[in-house]
Amino acid sequence: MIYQGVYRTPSLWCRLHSTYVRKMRYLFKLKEDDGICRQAQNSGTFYLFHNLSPFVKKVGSKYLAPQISVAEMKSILGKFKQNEQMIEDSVLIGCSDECMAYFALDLGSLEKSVIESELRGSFTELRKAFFQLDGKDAPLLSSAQALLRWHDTHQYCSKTGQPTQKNLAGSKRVCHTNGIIYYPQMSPVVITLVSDGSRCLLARQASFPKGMYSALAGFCDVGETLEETVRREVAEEVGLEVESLWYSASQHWPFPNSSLMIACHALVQPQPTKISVNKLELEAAGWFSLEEIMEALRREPNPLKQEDGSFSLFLPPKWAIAHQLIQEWVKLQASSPA
Ligand SMILES: NC(=O)C1=CN([C@@H]2O[C@H](COP(=O)(O)OP(=O)(O)OC[C@H]3O[C@@H](n4cnc5c(N)ncnc54)[C@H](OP(=O)(O)O)[C@@H]3O)[C@@H](O)[C@H]2O)C=CC1
Ligand SMILES: [Mg+2]
Repeated sequence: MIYQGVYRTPSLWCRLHSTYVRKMRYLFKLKEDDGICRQAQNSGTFYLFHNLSPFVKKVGSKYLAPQISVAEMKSILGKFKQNEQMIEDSVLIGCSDECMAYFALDLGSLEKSVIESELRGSFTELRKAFFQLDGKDAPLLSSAQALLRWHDTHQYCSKTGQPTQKNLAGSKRVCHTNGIIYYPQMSPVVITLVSDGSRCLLARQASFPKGMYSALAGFCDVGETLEETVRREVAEEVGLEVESLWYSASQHWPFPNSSLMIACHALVQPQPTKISVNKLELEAAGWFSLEEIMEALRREPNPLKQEDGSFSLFLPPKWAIAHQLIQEWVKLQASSPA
C-alpha cells in the first residue's frame, strides 16, 4: 500500500531505483493497475496509427515517428467531436527514462486526411516506412502495430462468442462471461544462416525486392524445439542436413503479423552441399563466398540492375536480424584459420 502512493507519483518513484529497474517496475504497474494507467494516459505521449498504418513524417529519405502530446490528442478528438475517452483505447508500448509512458492509438474510425493535415505528416504503410525509420522508432512502431492488430482481431471470446474487454494498458483481454484471459500472441520463427565452413547459403522468395537474398526462415510447428525447426526448415527449403547449430540473437518482427525471430548459425557437412531448392517456398538459393558477401555488404540495400538485365546481390538492411547474422558470419570467417 505504501508503494501505491509512490507509483502514483512517477517522479518520486523514479528517484528510488536505477533507470532500467524503475522503468520495468513502472511499466509492470501500469499493466496491472488500470487507475495508474489512466493517469499515465493523461500525461503520456502517443504514437498514432490509422488502420494499422503508423503516422510518420518524412525528413529527407528518412521517416520519423512523432510523439503526439495529450493536449494535441484532445484537440484532434475535439475537432471530430469525439469523446476524450477514446484515449483509453490506446495501448501501452513503453516509457521514457523519466517514466513518461508511451501509448499507441489507432484512429481508423476518423477521417485520415484531416488528421494528416492537422499534424503535417502521413499515415504510411509500415512495410514502406520500416527500413527508413530511426533505430529507436522502428521497434516501438513494430510492437505497437502488432499489439493494435492483436486487439483488433481478438474482440470476441473464441469460447463464448461474447465481447472481450482490454485492460487499460492493453496487455490482455478478458471475457467477463467465463473469466478467460487472452494475452497477445507472437509466432516463433527461426532464421538460420547456413554455412559449409567457407561459404554461406542465402535464399530469396519471389516477393523479395529484386536482387535481395536473406537467410532461411521458417515458422516453428507446435511441439518443435528450435533445433528441430532449424533442421526441418533447412531440409524442407534447400534439401540439406544440418550438422551443428548455435543460437545468436532474437528480434521482434512485425511481418506478416507478429513474429519472434530467433536467429541461429548452422553448419552442414562440407560434402555433399548440392542445394535442392523447394520451389513452393523459394524462388532461388545459392552458396556465396566471403568476397561476394563483403561486396554485397558495401552495397546500398536497394535493387541494382546490371547490364545483362540481372540484379546485383544485396542484403537485408542493417538492423534486420538476417543482416546481423551475415555480419557475424563474416567476422567468424575473418577470425578462422584459412
Ligand atoms: N528479420 C529478418 O531479418 C527476416 C525476417 N523474415 C520473416 O520471417 C517470416 C517467416 O519466413 P518464411 O520463410 O515466410 O516462413 P516459412 O518458411 O515457414 O513459410 C511461410 C509459410 O508458412 C506457413 N505458416 C506456418 N505458420 C505460420 C504462421 N504462424 N503465420 C504465418 N504463416 C505461417 C504459411 O503457409 P500457408 O500460407 O500455406 O498457410 C506461410 O506462407 C516472414 O514473415 C519474414 O518476414 C524472413 C527473413 C529475414
Ligand atoms: Mg521460409
